[in-house]
Parts: sequence; structure tokens; C-alpha cells
Amino acid sequence: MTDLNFAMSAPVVGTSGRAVDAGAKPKMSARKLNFYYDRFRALKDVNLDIAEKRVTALIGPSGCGKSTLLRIFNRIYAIYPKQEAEGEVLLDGENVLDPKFPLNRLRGKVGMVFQKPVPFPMSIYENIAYAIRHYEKLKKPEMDTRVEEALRQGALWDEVKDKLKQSALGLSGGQQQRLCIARAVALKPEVLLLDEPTSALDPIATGKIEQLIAELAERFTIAIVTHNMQQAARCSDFTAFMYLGELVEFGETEKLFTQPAKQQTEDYITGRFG
Ligand SMILES: Nc1ncnc2c1ncn2[C@@H]1O[C@H](COP(=O)(O)OP(=O)(O)OP(=O)(O)O)[C@@H](O)[C@H]1O
Repeated sequence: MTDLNFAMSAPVVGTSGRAVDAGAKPKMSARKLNFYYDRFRALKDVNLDIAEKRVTALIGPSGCGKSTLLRIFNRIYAIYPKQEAEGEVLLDGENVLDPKFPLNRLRGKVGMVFQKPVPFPMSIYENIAYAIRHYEKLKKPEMDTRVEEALRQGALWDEVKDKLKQSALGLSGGQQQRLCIARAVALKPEVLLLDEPTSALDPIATGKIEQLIAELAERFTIAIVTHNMQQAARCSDFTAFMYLGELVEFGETEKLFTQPAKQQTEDYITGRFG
């Protein structure tokens, strides 16, 4: 598909509860995006818009290229040999794949949270402060405020405020993942990429992260890779269904799950394959 049309006549409230209306303008866009692991073409001419301050879910069977696509959005692949992207990824109109777009600037604007929580082996406070220090020089009281703000945004403050000096490795898996989200939002990014952020968590911790995603969508543009279709339906405003490296269908989540336009999408969401 070529361009996405966010301009709709009447405002619609999506399954996430947020308005999916004409106000959803593209924040990040993939244009004719191809990706190669050496000679293997993992993405094929992908065109996709990620709407500003909305949640976009990437779904599809294992190996279809969801994580690859997410990893291109913050150029994380660039550290690996023999991995190459062709085409463009526009962030507010600027091509972030252009080597002239500084990596540090990109990482400041586009944060990422991985499947397995990866807190640094240091205190809860330092996990946040260490990330901030990479970008900003703050005095102690300002840093304290920023750390608190980030932990509040990560919906973790109340649980950790009395043990900020304790090791982050002592937190539960769900708390560790919220810490990783707090660490990402502490840098005040514009876009948050979440790569299966709940796949290692139990249903209660998953519920907390989903609630957190809904809160964060007020401030950030979010793209989430998930295997869990109920999660995509609950959390996202737009959904992209991918298959074998191609973007098969993209649209409002509610529509895609209730009236998919393509047979392949219908087969996948009804569990006929994948
Ligand atoms: N480092 C790599 N080297 C070679 N091929 C890779 C590499 N990483 C992924 N691939 C291949 O690229 C394709 C897309 O993989 P990707 O991890 O993006 O899929 P995915 O949809 O995220 O899958 P999953 O849901 O299983 O995580 C797959 O065929 C995969 O085997």
C-alpha cells in the first residue's frame, strides 16, 4: 500500500478508548522500506505511517518482520554487520536512516523497550539517572525531580519510592519492565518503540503495562510489536498486519479486527494460521 489516509470524516473512538480521528497525523513514516540480513530480504517495500500520540500495533506470525521494522525505526540494526536498510524512515519529515542524522539525536527522540526487561545492574535511582546523564547535565535536586517524574510516568513511583537506592535487579519482572519504560520516557522521547513488552510477564503485570501504555499515549507516539491479538485490540488505535516481510493490511484497529479487508488478515486474526 502506498499512503495512509488518516483523514476521516467523523471522529471515531477506537477500542483503546482514544479518538481515532482526523487529528491523528503521521509522526514516523516508512517509505519503500526494504531490509536485508546479508542477502535475505526481510522487509519488502513497506510503506507505513505511525500516527502521532496514538498507539500502533504491529502484528503477524513469527518471522514476518515486526521486530525488524521496529529496530529500523531507531537504527539499532546499524551496529550489526551485514544488515542494511533501503528506503526512508521519516521522523517529522526527516529521514532518520540518512547517516547524516546523528544517532545520538535519534536515540533521544525514539526510545525502545525490549521483550525481556534489561535493567542496568545498579540502583533503581541510578537506572534512570544514568540514562539522563548521557544527554543532560543536571544538578542533584533537578535530577531527583526528573527521576521521580520518570518513575511516576512508569507507574512505579509508589512501589519504589522508599527503596530508590536498592538494586533494580531485586524488582519483580513486571516492575523491571516498568522501570525500563520509565528509563526510556526519562529522556523525554517523542516516540516509544515497545517490542513485545509483556511477553515475559504474568497477566497482572501485563495488565499494568497495558494501562501504562494507555496513559503514555497521551504524551508519546507508540509503536508496539505484539503476538497477542487481544492486546493489540485492547491497546492500539491502528494495527499493521505483516506477513513474510510485507505489510498486508493497515487500518484502524477496530476495523481491522472486525472487518479485515484481506483474506490473509482474516485468516490470521481468526487463528487459521500463524
Ligand atoms: N540477525 C538475523 N540474521 C538473519 N536473519 C534474521 C535475523 N533476525 C531476523 N532474521 C530473519 O528476518 C525475518 C524477520 O524476523 P523478525 O525477527 O523481524 O520477525 P518477527 O515478526 O519479529 O518474529 P517473532 O514474532 O518471532 O519475533 C525472519 O525470517 C528472521 O529469520
